[in-house]
Amino acid sequence: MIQIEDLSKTFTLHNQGCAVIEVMKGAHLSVAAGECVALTGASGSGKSTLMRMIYGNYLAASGSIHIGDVDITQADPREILRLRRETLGYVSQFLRVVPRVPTLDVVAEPLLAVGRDEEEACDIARDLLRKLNIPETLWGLSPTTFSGGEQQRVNIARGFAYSYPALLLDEPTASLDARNREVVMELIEQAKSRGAAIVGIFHDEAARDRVCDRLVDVTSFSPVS
Ligand SMILES: Nc1ncnc2c1ncn2[C@@H]1O[C@H](COP(=O)(O)OP(=O)(O)OP(=O)(O)O)[C@@H](O)[C@H]1O
Repeated sequence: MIQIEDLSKTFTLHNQGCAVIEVMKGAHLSVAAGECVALTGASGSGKSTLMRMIYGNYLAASGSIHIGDVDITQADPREILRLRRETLGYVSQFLRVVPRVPTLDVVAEPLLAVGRDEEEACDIARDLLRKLNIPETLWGLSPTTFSGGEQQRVNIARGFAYSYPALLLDEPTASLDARNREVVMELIEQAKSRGAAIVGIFHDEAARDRVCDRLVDVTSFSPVS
């Protein structure tokens, strides 16, 4: 489902004399449907950079990243938006809140975007918010004023509402309490069993050991290794 071949990345620092730094060379990774792969490696080794390249936020210097049959390194912006809507989800620990949109709509939105009817989308959203212990009294409010942990859980609910065939998880259990961490573990396990291909960064080692089938050390993709 996710196939990365001979991927390289450089950053050009335009405000520092256009210095060019090479951060990744010859990276490769293959993630099958139903598999969860953890990116590991020391701080600064390139885990976030690789995730951002898979999501199409960073351009590649060379190589390819296929998500299904779309090579995101070559895709135009419209194709990238379609891929993010229909195929590739991204769950980070931070919610990008649009002011004044109620929590229930924030969570239901990815389902509406792929054409699911409103009642069904709201039922799925309610079920996830309940599971993630967001009090019902908050569902009609914008999450702008929610606590950090509540915003994180709203973001997780939104990320798991639609059954993306491929998922990127950036520290999905960071700073959650044990009860909510368990819910997230179960959501990841369910996503795997329905066939999602998952790539994640997990600093929580127990979570990583439980849900990941393989670890890939991105240090091995460093240009100097
Ligand atoms: N936008 C950017 N511009 C310039 N250099 C960058 C940029 N983003 C990342 N880098 C560099 O790329 C390298 C990899 O950084 P990255 O954030 O991917 O590492 P990481 O493994 O995710 O680290 P951490 O575990 O600390 O989050 C670092 O040397 C970093 O300085």
